Amino acid sequence: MGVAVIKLKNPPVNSLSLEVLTEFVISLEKLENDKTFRGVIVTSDCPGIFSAGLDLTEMCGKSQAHYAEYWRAVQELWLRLYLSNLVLIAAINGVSPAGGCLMSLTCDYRVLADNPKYNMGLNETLLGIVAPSWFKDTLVNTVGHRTAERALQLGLLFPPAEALRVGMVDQVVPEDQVHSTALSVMAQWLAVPDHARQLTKNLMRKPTADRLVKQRDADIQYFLRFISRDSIQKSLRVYLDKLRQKKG
Ligand SMILES: CCCCCCCC/C=C/CC(=O)SCCNC(=O)CCNC(=O)[C@H](O)C(C)(C)COP(=O)(O)OP(=O)(O)OC[C@H]1O[C@@H](n2cnc3c(N)ncnc32)[C@H](O)[C@@H]1OP(=O)(O)O
Repeated sequence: MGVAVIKLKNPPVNSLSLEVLTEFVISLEKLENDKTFRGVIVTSDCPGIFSAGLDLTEMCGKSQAHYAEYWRAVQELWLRLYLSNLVLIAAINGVSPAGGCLMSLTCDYRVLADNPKYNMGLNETLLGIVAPSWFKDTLVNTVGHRTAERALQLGLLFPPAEALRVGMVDQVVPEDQVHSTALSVMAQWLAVPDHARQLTKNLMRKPTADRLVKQRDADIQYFLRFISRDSIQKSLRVYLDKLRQKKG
């Protein structure tokens, strides 16, 4: 039925490095242009981890030019996913904080494996950083304003039952059924004529995407100012050190 699977593979934690973002956009573009494909399942090849989100090492101790290039790539992937003409289904087979969660929220449907370790949410505040307005918009559009407000301020990571309750995911299934469930949901979505579904998706999502498109450069400048602050760099370093010392 013309369904591709994109399996993220950037061990150990599928962080969204500049290279991963760039390759993801290229793969999506190829699939969009190949009319034999109508749907994509987005999943992970790293056991227990869907994606650890944006690559913190890309946002720490680098040049302004690098930050700008990185942020543009983050924007580009979000825009491509959010407005994709393909049916996108996230088969979430691991933990998905911050950018990992955002990536799944851009999909049309989310199936999460029922494992209490597989938390998901936008936890940016716990790192001392702030989810940008378009991250916020994506969450609000999925779970509603009040749930998003509380989740964003507290940096909540939801275990599967909670994620389902607040509408962050559409289904929670046993881990060995995530892929088969994604496939059967895909069949349901592909039963709808493409042109009608695509126009409806556009109707729902374009106003949100347009807000970023209209101020993309300003958003990059804002990111540059924010990420270059000494206090933010310090927060990120402390957080990365904590992650690294966890093992020791
Ligand atoms: C325009 C307005 C201004 C905008 C401001 C900026 C907004 C930026 C928004 C950010 C969104 C993000 O996505 S930030 C990233 C948030 N991610 C996290 O908080 C997750 C952090 N990671 C974890 O919690 C765990 O690693 C894990 C649960 C995902 C996996 O745990 P596990 O025990 O399996 O693995 P380790 O913790 O031992 O990690 C292994 C290895 O990977 C490194 N690591 C982990 N996460 C990241 C990451 N996101 N980026 C880079 N590197 C990461 C970790 O340090 C370990 O490295 P070493 O092997 O070198 O020790």
